[in-house]
Amino acid sequence: MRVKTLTPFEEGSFLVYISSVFIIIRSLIRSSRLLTMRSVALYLVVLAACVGANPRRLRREEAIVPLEPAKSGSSSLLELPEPGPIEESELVGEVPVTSKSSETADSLRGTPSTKEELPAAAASQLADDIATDTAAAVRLSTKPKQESAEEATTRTSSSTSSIFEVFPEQDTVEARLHFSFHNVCDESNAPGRSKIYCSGRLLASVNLHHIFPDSKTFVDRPIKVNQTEDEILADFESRFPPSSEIDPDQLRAFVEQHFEPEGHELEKCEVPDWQPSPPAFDRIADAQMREFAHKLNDIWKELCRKISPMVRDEPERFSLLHVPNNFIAPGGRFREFYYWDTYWIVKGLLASGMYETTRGMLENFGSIVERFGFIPNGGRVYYLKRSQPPLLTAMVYEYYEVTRNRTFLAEMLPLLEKEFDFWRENRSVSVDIGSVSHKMFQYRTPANVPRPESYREDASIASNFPSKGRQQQFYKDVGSAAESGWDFSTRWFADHKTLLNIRTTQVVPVDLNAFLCYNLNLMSFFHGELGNTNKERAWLNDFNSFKVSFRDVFYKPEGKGWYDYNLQERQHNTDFFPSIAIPLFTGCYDELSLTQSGDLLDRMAEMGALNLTGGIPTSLASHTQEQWDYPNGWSPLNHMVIEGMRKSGNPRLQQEAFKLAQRWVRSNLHVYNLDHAMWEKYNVVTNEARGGGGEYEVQAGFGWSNGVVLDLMLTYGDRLTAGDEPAAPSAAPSSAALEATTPAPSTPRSTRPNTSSASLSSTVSLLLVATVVASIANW
Ligand SMILES: OC[C@H]1O[C@H](O[C@H]2O[C@H](CO)[C@@H](O)[C@H](O)[C@H]2O)[C@H](O)[C@@H](O)[C@@H]1O
Repeated sequence: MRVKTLTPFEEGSFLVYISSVFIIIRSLIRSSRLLTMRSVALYLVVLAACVGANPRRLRREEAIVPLEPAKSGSSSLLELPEPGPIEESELVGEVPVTSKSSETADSLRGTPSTKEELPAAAASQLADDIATDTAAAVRLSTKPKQESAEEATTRTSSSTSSIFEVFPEQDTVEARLHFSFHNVCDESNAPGRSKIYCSGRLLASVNLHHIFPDSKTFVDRPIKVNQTEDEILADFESRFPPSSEIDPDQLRAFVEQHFEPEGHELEKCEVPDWQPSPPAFDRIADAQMREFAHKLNDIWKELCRKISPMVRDEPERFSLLHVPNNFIAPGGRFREFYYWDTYWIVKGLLASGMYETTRGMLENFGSIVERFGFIPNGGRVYYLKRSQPPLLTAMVYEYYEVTRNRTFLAEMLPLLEKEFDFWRENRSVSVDIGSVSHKMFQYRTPANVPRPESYREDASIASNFPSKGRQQQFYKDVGSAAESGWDFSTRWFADHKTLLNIRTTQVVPVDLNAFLCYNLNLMSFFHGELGNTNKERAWLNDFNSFKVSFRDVFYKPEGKGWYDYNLQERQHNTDFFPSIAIPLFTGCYDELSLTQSGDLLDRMAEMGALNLTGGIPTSLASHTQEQWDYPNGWSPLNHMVIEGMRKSGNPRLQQEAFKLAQRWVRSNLHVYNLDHAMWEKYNVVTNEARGGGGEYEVQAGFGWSNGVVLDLMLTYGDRLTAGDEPAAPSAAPSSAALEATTPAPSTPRSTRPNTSSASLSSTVSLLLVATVVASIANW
């Protein structure tokens, strides 16, 4: 980062202003001399010179060079950590928020400023570094097991034993001291393409040289027919040897030569069970709302995806994972399935009466669990080392509730158990509260390299860290946050401030444990439905004992709710997040008294979470520009809070649930009328805007947003009204509730225009200087 220096104009501005006032007055007295042709010409020359040295222009140039070129021996932009021990101090220390680090992080949030990257020579050097490290990574990742218990999850569950019979090796600091490279995919789970889509110098160089504005584009592009990974990499090595500088135009041409455009592997999709007017919509009393429901119903056809048979027959050419049935994708850049999104998509499809499509999607997940032992974040090879919130069991429950299809349930149940085993064997952790040790769950990917779909963003931020060990830890925490579905949020930041201090693996999250608690209960229910009495009892026992642990670890009576627990700090994070109410949604509590549930409602109101026009915000942290923070509201979170309150049995919460549903649906409708689109997230403060922030542009479509609105419309069909937009006046939370004073803009920071007042004062300064010089010349 270049240091900002004051220009001579700024240094001398005080003197210039004083003397200019004096000289102007004097010149006016002798005005005839000031207006001679000679002085006018001189005036213009000086003005032109001043404009050429405009201090504002200099500052803007500085701002678009986000990183220092690599110095020899220093930690570099895209350098991958070498395998080796990590100092404990590297793991626990926080990065102070210096101007350098925060500016760098800001400029790397995927905003246009990142287009101006490193000079070519430095870039080439960095790519060389990566090549060396990546080669080591590939060698290491093909070594026998050790750190990849996930790949061994083919065992089926013996459901009569306790869920915690098998304890995995704990993820302690000591264990982490010895972890080595763990790639996001390798030859074991993505043979013939992992060195293109998950690691390697080609992947690094394409990102480093900013060949595509969105890092995800390259890793989604299929390899052209009759070409292999080895051939492409050999060609790359010969045309772009490590010792030479890479010309971005030539690299772009190389990519075009070897890769098809993104989306090439998808075909036109038919949705046979789609109906223009689903019967359930008759329950929606309000005509405007009913019309909105029909518009959303139409969108299912656009979001339908069918995978070409090529992907099944020649998987080495694709990053996409093959699944047998058509599915509904989120939309936009998200062309593949996404795990937790699918729960709300399923809710919407069931509302639209699309049972066949729903069953096909659940069967897809079944086939994925069979192949990989778990459900990855999304349907691409680069998602194969992390999952997302475990909601498959809940999806099967929703489908079963509507269809009562026991045959299907019997087919799916072993796979649901197998998925549960994945979490038990790979994501559990001991939490000691008082003298009792509880086995709980964490989001915790083993991968510790940049996410390929956000390679540039991750590697750039990691360059702030002094050691490779610290970089590895950063990648692991970033990947673990993506596993949570909340990528990214102050919820995972040790200092509650910046991504630089992300420590997801220190957090034991309320929602993940609430979801798995729900799974235990549902598993018992399913066995009961199928007449497996012993297993029904065994899962129920586990559910009951887990509920006790859940309460002991997360419930804070003085905080009137459930809060994430931080292993390092040994305390709860009492900031507001909608996760505070997710246990109500999953039923992971023993009857709350009316007072207790009322207290939770009051607490949420006190925090300032219930009075925003558009719905519930994701947090009250307004300083981050992360997409899972204020002022964004997300459909899944709003839905879970509403449903949790509705199911609570407390009339006060039930009334609030309806109010929140009304606000959420109205604000989605309002934005739909403005944009003719549904968005992945919304700004809940202005009520007129799609959401923003994060590392990619807000996406339209959008699977879970459509699903949530349709589900709420059926739940409250008799009462919901479109009303007069906007639904309610905006009432922002108190300034004490908000952590920072500046609201996050919905557009990325660097695209915001310069303020006109700054530009005006600068112009006035230039005119003054020119006047002074010209006057002196005429004195
Ligand atoms: O490419 C960046 C990240 O994008 C995804 O995350 C977001 O979209 C998903 C699909 O709607 C959603 O499930 C997730 O909650 C969003 O934050 C992806 O899931 C991430 O893994 C990825 O790094």
